[in-house]
Amino acid sequence: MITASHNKISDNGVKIADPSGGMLTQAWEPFADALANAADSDSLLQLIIEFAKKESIVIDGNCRAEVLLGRDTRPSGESLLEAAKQGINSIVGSAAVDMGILTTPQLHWMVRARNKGVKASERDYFEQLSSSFRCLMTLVPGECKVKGTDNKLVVDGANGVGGGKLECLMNMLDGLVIEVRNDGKGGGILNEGVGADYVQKEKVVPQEFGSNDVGMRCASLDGDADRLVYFIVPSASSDNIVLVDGDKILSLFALFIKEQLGILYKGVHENNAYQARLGVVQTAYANGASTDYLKGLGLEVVLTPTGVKFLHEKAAEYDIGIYFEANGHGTILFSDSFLCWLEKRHNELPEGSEQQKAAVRLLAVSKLVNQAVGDAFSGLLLVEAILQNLNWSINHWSELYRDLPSRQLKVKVMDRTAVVTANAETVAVKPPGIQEAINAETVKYPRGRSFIRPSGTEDVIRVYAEASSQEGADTLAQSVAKLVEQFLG
Ligand SMILES: CC(=O)N[C@H]1[C@@H](OP(=O)(O)O)O[C@H](CO)[C@@H](O)[C@@H]1O
Ligand SMILES: [Mg+2]
Repeated sequence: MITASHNKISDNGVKIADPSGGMLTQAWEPFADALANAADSDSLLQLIIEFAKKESIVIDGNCRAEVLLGRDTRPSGESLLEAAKQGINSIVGSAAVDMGILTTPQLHWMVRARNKGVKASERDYFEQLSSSFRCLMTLVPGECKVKGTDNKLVVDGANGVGGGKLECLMNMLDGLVIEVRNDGKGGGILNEGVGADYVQKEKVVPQEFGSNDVGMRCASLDGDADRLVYFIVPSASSDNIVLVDGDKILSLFALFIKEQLGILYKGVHENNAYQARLGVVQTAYANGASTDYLKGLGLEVVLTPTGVKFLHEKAAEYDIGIYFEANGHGTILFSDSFLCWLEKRHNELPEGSEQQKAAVRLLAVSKLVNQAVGDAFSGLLLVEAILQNLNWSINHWSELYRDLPSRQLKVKVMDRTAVVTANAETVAVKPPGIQEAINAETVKYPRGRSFIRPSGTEDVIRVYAEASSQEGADTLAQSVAKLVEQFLG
């Protein structure tokens, strides 16, 4: 997948899907790094030969391989796609298949579907999403069917691939009206003053949104449509938004799934039921209030280091694993054994019973959410279906818990690898003494929490702080940033 996601339009990059449709296995990352940094074509060839040998990959033309290619709307994507085609086709037995302009999750979905031997076109992707959405909507309790503007959603497409694709999908949906802005056709620039990353980090109204949208349900996609956040424009006079981030999306999903499981298991003796393990996965960036809320629901919450590959891997350990980064990237994973049991249970339950409806809803969720990677479209449709099922407004959802004020800063240092973390990045074990110094600052603030970690994508140390007041979070973040400078400057 040729994309640089939420980064500026002049950037570009690649995301690689495994044959399962999931992210590239972590063991292959050093190879990908080495390829990207090869000095010339001879060393590139050498790297490939050595790697194929090490991994016992036979390149003799007998073993056929297809590599699906997609790209986002970046102008540089076109020539990079050509280069990728030439590279792939130069290997005996392998063939590049150009799938066209796609969102990242669409390409992952296609790889997964193709290798499962099921229909894998873009039409099939839209068909699966819209039919499972329809299924969830037909089960909206009668008293919850809403009218008027409540079924309208305004989406910021980040001026990227997601806007146009959502316009195709929305024509296949009933019971939901979507208005797409920043679809990239109106002259706006990709990710500039728009998109999920901007909205989540800056917490201000994106371009093309304003006083006419006060109180509306709004959402933002990122540049390759694998991230999703919601927001509300609270007043006509201010640029600030009320952010409904990945943590709140996760909380909504967890609440709904727990509720459906509760209905499904009602009256069933524990010994007769498949004990589905439900797990919630977050990172240290998850707002402390969200973690408290989820634990308060009685859910098992685990933290992993930053980066969706870690969250995905952890979530896959559960029968139902829900993971989200605060920035809006996440999904729900279902185990095959649970789905198998659920199908069977669904067939046994009395037609039209509440329990059977819960089974149908859970099965529909498993088809709606992208099992390969986080997908803004399936996330968006699931949020919409749940809000309608619960008869909730975005305000009600947003008030599920109150976010603790937080602040993120970044500090440029000589060598970011000097910071080594443990316990899902919540503790800095190196340089020696820095964690004690951070702790001494943090205890000064009610509900204070702070951590530092080296960024995996930028040459900086990131600082996160939260506290009971915004002023507290700001000063705590600044003091910790100073400590970073002192210890590493
Ligand atoms: C604090 C933050 O937002 N970190 C982002 C950012 O990683 P860093 O390692 O923090 O640079 O980019 C990652 C890839 O998009 C994303 O998964 C992650 O959540
Ligand atoms: Mg992205």
